[in-house]
Amino acid sequence: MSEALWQRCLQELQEAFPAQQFNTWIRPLRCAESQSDQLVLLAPNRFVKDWVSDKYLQHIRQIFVDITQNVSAEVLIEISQQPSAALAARVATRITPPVRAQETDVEPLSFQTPAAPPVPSQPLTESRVTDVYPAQESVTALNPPPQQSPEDWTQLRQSEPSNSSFALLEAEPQLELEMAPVEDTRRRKPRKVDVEGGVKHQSNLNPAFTFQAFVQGKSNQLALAAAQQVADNPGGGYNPLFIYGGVGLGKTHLMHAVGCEMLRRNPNAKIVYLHSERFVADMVKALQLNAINDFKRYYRSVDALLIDDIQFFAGKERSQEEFFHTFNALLEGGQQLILTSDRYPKEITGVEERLKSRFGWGLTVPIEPPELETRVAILMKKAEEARIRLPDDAAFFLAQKIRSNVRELEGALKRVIANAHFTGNSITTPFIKESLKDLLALQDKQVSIDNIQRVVADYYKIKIADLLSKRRSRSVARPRQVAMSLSKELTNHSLPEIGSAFGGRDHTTVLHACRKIKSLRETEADIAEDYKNLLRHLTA
Ligand SMILES: Nc1ncnc2c1ncn2[C@@H]1O[C@H](COP(=O)(O)OP(=O)(O)OP(=O)(O)O)[C@@H](O)[C@H]1O
Repeated sequence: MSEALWQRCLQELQEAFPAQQFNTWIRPLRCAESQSDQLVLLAPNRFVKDWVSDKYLQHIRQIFVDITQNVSAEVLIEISQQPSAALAARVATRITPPVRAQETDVEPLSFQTPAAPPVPSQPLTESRVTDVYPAQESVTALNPPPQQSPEDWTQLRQSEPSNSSFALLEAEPQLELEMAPVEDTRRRKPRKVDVEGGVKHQSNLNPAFTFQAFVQGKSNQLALAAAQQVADNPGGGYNPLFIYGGVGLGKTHLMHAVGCEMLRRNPNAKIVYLHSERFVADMVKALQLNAINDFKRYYRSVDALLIDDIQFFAGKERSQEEFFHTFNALLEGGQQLILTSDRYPKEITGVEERLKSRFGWGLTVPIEPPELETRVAILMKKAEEARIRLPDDAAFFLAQKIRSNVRELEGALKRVIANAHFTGNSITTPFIKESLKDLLALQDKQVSIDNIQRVVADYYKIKIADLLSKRRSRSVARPRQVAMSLSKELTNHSLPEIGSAFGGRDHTTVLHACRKIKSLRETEADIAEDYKNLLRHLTA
């Protein structure tokens, strides 16, 4: 009975929220108890509990009241498990993945490749945990594959670019490494653990990309909170952590921040950051040199693997295959994965479905373009780091003008700082105007939301006020969605900014509008035609 009531609520909630929100926050909730006057839900951890309590509980309660017809019904949310138990449950889930409506064609998990030795499915006993945290700087060794000549090894070492993570080392049969028990990294009692074979890890982490250097705002608070949780509890509930969003918005910075924080807490942790293209290049090289087993061993031996811009795997089937097995092995071993992409996992084209669905197993969080206040705060922070005095009005001016992304904002500030150095001037608003004349002229040519609203209202013969109103009739709602979608495509405004320009709507409404119009353009010729005409008109 209790489960049935919750299932009914779930159905309604699934319709009420975008899939990403539903999958991230509501689906992980379990029903502990449900009477007609009380529903008790279990969240997998405090982070989910707090987030759901803050953002969704009211809505869940409303649905529960509607279903039970009991206006005094209450909904409570509690934390279900301790982290270790949650992790164990997660490992179990990985072995038998839950069947979801859209995932019924996902093939069963395999943790082995034909060429690789099987990855044992071990419980998290002490010995297993210790090989999750081996000493990083100890000399490590690797057994070369039988067919390889010493020349091949030299060639491979020499051809390895310096920023590569994967580097094959001299052969040494077996080493004894000094290991620190993971339970107490501060008061370490070193002990010896035999480790067969090994590779030297190069983290590639940028020490400047820390949590302290990251400015929090509405646009990134969810991603930041999730990243901090992962740094607190690597390999725990949020595995993989998938951060997605447009260019230059701080995805790489955040993933490095997790790595830096993990290293700060445990200097022996093996953290490897790399761009997905590097993973592909390493794999190709390993294949050429018949060293694919070493490649596999390298990437499966890390404590945390951070792969940037995963969309570059598109169309690279062999790399996807290899990454698929690495992914499974790491997850099974309780090692942390952090991935970034320029779009939501399901929207990445050219990547196999089984990979895409796995990307969503942990936590998927967006980063949006920062709103004005955050842009100002970022400028202030960057100026402080550069030891430059940036007056408030100058920071506001620059932040108002450069809305596209943080990288461009930072680039503009760097130009101003360089100019100030060369000319000996102090930074003021007029000085910025002069220094960035060309860039600002370009920005001014960009389409504004006002302009889009005017053109769309004209095109559909409705009033601008209708676009901003609460009216939901199709004749108004559809043009409004078109205008929102055009605003997202043609301006640099964030979703919250667009939402607020359309009568104070929530950013999720804008996101929904963009997705709706995208799918309608594929299925309805009229909408596709309208959109094309409007685009042409606005960008002429
Ligand atoms: N919230 C923030 N606080 C401070 N700096 C930020 C913030 N967001 C982004 N940055 C800075 O902006 C620059 C670009 O960020 P980053 O490289 O992480 O973007 P990205 O989203 O990974 O972009 P891409 O998709 O192009 O790789 C970096 O210098 C980063 O430090």
